Amino acid sequence: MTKTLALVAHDHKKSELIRWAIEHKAELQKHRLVATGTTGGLLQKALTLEVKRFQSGPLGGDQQIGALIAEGELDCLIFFWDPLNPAPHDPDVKALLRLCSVWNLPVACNTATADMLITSPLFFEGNYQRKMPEF
Ligand SMILES: O=C(CO)COP(=O)(O)O
Repeated sequence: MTKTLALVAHDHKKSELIRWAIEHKAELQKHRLVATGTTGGLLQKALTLEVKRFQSGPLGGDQQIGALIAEGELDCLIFFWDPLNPAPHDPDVKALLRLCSVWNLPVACNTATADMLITSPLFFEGNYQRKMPEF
């Protein structure tokens, strides 16, 4: 079943995300991919796949991906954020991660979790429907 996946990485984590994405290209190419601006450009080049690019993170890209979550249009977020370097748009980063919890959205912040998510038969092959919160 085709899902919509968002891929995002901070500058010091971009090479890690690109390596991960190349490793999992066979699975990624079955899905719709969206990304923040710079990450999306790098992914397009590395994967030769279509990637819908939003604004760069500091210019509102995290918020655009957050809006997809709130609209129920995103199935999964791979977000390699940088725990060692401060980002000017840290409030946006926190807001995006917060929405993942609000909407019970699968989110991977490192390669180990991303490996498990992308290879999960429950998520990608079964009819798994994540439980939506009741407000
Ligand atoms: O800053 C980001 C996520 O918070 C990522 O933005 P870019 O992909 O444009 O570098």
